[in-house]
Amino acid sequence: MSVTVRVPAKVNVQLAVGAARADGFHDLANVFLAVGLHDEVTVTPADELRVTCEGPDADQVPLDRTNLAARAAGALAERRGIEPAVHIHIAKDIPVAGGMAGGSADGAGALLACNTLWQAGASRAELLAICAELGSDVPFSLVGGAALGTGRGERLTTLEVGGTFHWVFAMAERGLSTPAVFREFDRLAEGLDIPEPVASQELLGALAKGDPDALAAAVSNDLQPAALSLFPELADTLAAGRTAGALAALVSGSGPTTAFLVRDAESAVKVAEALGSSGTCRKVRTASAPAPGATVLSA
Ligand SMILES: C[C@](O)(CO)[C@H](O)COP(=O)(O)OP(=O)(O)OC[C@H]1O[C@@H](n2ccc(N)nc2=O)[C@H](O)[C@@H]1O
Ligand SMILES: Nc1ncnc2c1ncn2[C@@H]1O[C@H](COP(=O)(O)OP(=O)(O)OP(=O)(O)O)[C@@H](O)[C@H]1O
Repeated sequence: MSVTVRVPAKVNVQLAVGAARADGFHDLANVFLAVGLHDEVTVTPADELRVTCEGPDADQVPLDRTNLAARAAGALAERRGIEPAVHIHIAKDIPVAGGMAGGSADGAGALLACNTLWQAGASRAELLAICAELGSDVPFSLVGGAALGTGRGERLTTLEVGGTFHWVFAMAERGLSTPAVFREFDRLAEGLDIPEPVASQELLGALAKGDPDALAAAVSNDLQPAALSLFPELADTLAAGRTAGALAALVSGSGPTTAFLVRDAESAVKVAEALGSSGTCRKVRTASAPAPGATVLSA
């Protein structure tokens, strides 16, 4: 018997970052939107914990115990006092180290899949608590849709979304390390007064209305200057998308994937074609949002 879970990528439509905390993390006002790019995580009983991965970026995914999917299975098994004797297979379509929470998606997916396979009976609240232990982005991968993340991003409030938003994503030639981008944020912030992060009411209103023009006017990412400082060529990708008619262009989370909000599916194709031939990125994808959170496909 196997269980397969489908789990979405995210884009941060607002990422307000506060000053570094004593524990090294940063308080956030993090408005997550799940987008229709997915990984699929399949778990099958095995003699011992094993991870395999397929997909174009599979060679960049660690297959040892550091894989977030393996850590998720281990965390649930430990709570139940059982061995995590499972083969985890990841069909990966979310870019690796791209700022789209690909590893987090696999963590949430493996957790839900193992809870189903082992009939472990963890409640939604227990699953969310395990997700928060695994990483700041992992709870949102479980929940999907749209949500405001506070604290280090793990404390979620579900948000209303009044329509479908169309996006184009440009994958970069190399990845960016999330801790390195936060470190660069701290370096750039040195000597500045960093305000408490708060969610933008204009942005929440735009999401609720499903209004792409209002959302485009309100999107923001406090990590973008840090990502551009570490990866200056991303400015060319952002400019190419804007020239091609995107309503808004921003770095997705810690980057280096760049995200382009467009008016409709037709415009998405046009902007994707222009970005694809611009020579400023490795690969281009279109996706709509919001997408559901981790979902059991077959058990
Ligand atoms: C940039 C975002 O993707 C936006 O959604 C997230 O904030 C990052 O979430 P994540 O990849 O799940 O990050 P974690 O695994 O929790 O933390 C990795 C590292 O990122 C930094 N980090 C992360 C979240 C946060 N609120 N403050 C931080 O400073 C810390 O250096 C931490 O050691
Ligand atoms: N299942 C996984 N898939 C991809 N990377 C993983 C996984 N588990 C652990 N990693 C490690 O995590 C690093 C970050 O990968 P990931 O794809 O999650 O980045 P990201 O999308 O930028 O994350 P985020 O948006 O949450 O900050 C990788 O370089 C890899 O070493």
